[in-house]
Amino acid sequence: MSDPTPLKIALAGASGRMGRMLVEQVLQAPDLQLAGALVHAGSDSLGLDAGAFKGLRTGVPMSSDPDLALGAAQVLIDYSRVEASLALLQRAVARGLPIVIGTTGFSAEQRAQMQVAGQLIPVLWAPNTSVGVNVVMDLLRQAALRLGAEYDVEIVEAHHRHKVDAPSGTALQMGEVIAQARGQALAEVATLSREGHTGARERGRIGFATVRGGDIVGDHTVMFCGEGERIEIAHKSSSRLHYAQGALLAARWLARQPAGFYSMADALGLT
Ligand SMILES: NC(=O)C1=CN([C@@H]2O[C@H](COP(=O)(O)OP(=O)(O)OC[C@H]3O[C@@H](n4cnc5c(N)ncnc54)[C@H](OP(=O)(O)O)[C@@H]3O)[C@@H](O)[C@H]2O)C=CC1
Ligand SMILES: O=C(O)C1=N[C@H](C(=O)O)C[C@H](O)C1
Repeated sequence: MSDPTPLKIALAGASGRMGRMLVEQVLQAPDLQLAGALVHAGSDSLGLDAGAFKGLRTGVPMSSDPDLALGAAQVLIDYSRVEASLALLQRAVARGLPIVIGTTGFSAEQRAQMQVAGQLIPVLWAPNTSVGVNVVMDLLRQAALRLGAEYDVEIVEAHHRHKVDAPSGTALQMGEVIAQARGQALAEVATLSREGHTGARERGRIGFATVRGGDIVGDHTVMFCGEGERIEIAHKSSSRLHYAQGALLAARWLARQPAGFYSMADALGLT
């Protein structure tokens, strides 16, 4: 029998592109309740109702006070900025609050902090919460296993002009999935950008290229380039809805898990 009590969700980065999409989706879900909306101390949205951007009155204010925004929450979902996410992670640990982190741009050391927190609370980090993208990760693993390092891999990603990190978290995760399937460490084989007299392409490298412009939501194309053929596996987003839906799926799942460091693949049963 399903639990009739709604799961109380707090959102960090609630005034952002993802935050707003999540506010809308939480308000529409009968099994979820918006319990808090956290924004930057300097945010233009501070003090507004979390639904104001849609002309809705939720009774939940956009607040920069973590005690107020997280106090009643059972799960925290964060799409903000690296520094804010890491500070929130420590607050989540102090409260024993499960946290879904969708923010991208973390260094390897910062990701290790999430793993450490996962020893104390449930932490799910996903550079892409879309179910479709995570199925694509599985396709990439299979392609890399079958094609091997003889095929040159190039990952091209395109995003809107506001994006602050590059390559995208999704592109880097795609690279990690492919490197792991080929028995490589991405840090040792990644070519993150190219310019000038680069010389010929080295065998076994995984190349990245970044496009930024306009309102592109998020496109990723992975090319496996061989002799006389090229295989392309691509995912293109035309809306942020599927990221938000995946984040809510992850939150519902994470609320039932013990402490651990999890991925979308865990939440989707793809591992
Ligand atoms: N995992 C996934 O599937 C997806 C991940 N992302 C990632 O999520 C993150 C957010 O993306 P998006 O919503 O487009 O970004 P936005 O810039 O639209 O939103 C960022 C939010 O974070 C807040 N913020 C900014 N700086 C700080 C800070 N220093 N401290 C606290 N809060 C801060 C902003 O508040 P304000 O501006 O009001 O001050 C805003 O609410 C990015 O890392 C992006 O790559 C995005 C889409 C999907
Ligand atoms: O900033 C974005 O917009 C997105 N960021 C994520 C990433 O860096 O991979 C996910 C998605 O591509 C949208």
